[in-house]
Amino acid sequence: MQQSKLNKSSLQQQSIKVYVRVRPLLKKELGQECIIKTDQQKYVVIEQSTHILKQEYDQVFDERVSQADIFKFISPTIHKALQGYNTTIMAYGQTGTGKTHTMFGSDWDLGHQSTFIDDLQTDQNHAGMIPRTIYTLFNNLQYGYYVYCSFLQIYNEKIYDLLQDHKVPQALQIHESKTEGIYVEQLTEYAVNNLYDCLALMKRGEKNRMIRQTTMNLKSSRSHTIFQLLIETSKADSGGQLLRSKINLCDLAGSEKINKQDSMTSAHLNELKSINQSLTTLGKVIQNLSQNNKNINKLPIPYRESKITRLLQDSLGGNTLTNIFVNVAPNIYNIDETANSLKFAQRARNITQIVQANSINATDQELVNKLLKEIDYLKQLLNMKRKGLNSNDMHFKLMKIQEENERLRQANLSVNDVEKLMQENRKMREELQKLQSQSHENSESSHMMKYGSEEGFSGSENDKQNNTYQQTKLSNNGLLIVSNPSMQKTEVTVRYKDRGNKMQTKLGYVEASDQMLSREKRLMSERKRVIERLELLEQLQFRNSLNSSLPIDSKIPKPSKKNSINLLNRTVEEERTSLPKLKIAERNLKQ
Ligand SMILES: Nc1ncnc2c1ncn2[C@@H]1O[C@H](COP(=O)(O)OP(=O)(O)OP(=O)(O)O)[C@@H](O)[C@H]1O
Repeated sequence: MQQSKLNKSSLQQQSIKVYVRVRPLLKKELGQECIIKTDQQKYVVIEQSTHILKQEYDQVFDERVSQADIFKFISPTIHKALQGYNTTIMAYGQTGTGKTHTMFGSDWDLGHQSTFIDDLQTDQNHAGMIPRTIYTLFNNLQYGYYVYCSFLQIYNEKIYDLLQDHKVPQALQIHESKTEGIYVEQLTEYAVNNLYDCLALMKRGEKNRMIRQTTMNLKSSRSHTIFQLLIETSKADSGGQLLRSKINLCDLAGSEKINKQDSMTSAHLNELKSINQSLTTLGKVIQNLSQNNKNINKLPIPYRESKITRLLQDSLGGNTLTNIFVNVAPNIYNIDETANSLKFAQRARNITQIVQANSINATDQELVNKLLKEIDYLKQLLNMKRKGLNSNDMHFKLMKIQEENERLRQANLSVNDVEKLMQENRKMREELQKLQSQSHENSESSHMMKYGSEEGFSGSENDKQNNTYQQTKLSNNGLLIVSNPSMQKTEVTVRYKDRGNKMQTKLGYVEASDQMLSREKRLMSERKRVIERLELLEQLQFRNSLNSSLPIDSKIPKPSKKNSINLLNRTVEEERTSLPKLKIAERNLKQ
């Protein structure tokens, strides 16, 4: 990359490039009439009584054109991205027309990565535009670049991170800043070093995407996705400028008609409604932008009416080299939807954008602040990770930190506000420190088990290897219950002192499930009670046998002989009934 040149890069006018791709008839459609003809790979021709048209596009691909040949039209923009230009490649069309096939590809598997590069070099028709973009990018990347990757989906008008495997997915918010433009807060950006890292992330996100069977498509994508690659130079050039560009690879969900014969579930209907609404907004955005190219009186652009148009704002009406695939089915059955898609394609072709390579001054205060905050965020994240917090705790804490950062970033603060923020900040820090000290205690406790406690108990060889023990001190007489939680079972062991001798009894295993764990808890307290009694019993028996002549632990009051015998009898009687119950409870738990 020639940075000095790029810093002086001039503004260029560039139309959105629109490619129409006609998919082949699917197996279930064989024998149906095909209504789309192509002419010189530039025109789409339909000659039906209801629709007659001949429209020109940047390129028209019929069903015979391979993925590899199609990518040849895209690869120049990927090279431009390496020169600092923002690039977007997106697929639009009715459900089941081949958008996901075009963007991701079908029937290829990342399971055999060693052969994947060969596949990409030789394969003509499986891998789609996204894997080919990744391949081209890393093949042409020189030293001195950082690449970050993120992957999101918009499902029912909510944004989700496809690279996070939260049990309860967290909806994310859109923000805008001078340095980053429009961005999604909390979206994970993975630093990727090679082709494999990047492809693995793509595959991981794809698995998390919402799909459903529809009349048109067995595996219909129910969300819009954006796979984003952020490329930046790691060092500023002689003019102090850093280059930054984004490649947005977007697979839109397909529009779908309500099928009156099919009983659609309410979830399906909701998806359909929000997909169709967001695509209508996209249509309006494209229409107004294309009108504005011709008119002096500019129409407002409703970017904010849907999440997808807001996120693609720069790709549609800003500083981006944009390529749109409009996918259509060839058969007569879909003629109305095909005509609508082609109308969209025509309008998109009318949009011209002003593009320029992106560079940012390395000392820009906003960038510096952003970096400092990110470093702070990452430090916290690292700390939490090191402390072994689970992902939900971490997510919650990080949300709070980021919320505060965002408020700081946006607020015009008074002294009072700043003081309040400082207070809040302090509270958060204390909370974090508390968490840190808790995990510190845990690690100390495991350390104790590993190397023997103050009381002289030393763990077994097995204990030493497995330092996940938790211990509970049950009495002041050195009685400990140690449990070793694993995924399936919890080992419960009692360690106690008997007349100065260290004793240890393994009580068995308890299986871990919520119900089991609460039963285990009850059983533990039952055991605690029984063991305390046994201990007392032993002491009483011991004292009795010695006729109370030996010194007694000062914490236990010296009983009179009569009381002692009564207590002994009562305890023996109680334990006689408690222990079998305990054994039955244990047996039940083991079953
Ligand atoms: N050019 C093509 N060559 C061969 N098969 C294709 C082609 N385009 C699409 N298909 C097949 O058509 C079916 C539907 O394609 P795909 O899932 O990509 O559609 P889509 O537009 O993404 O649908 P949706 O919007 O419902 O997610 C798939 O089985 C896919 O493999």
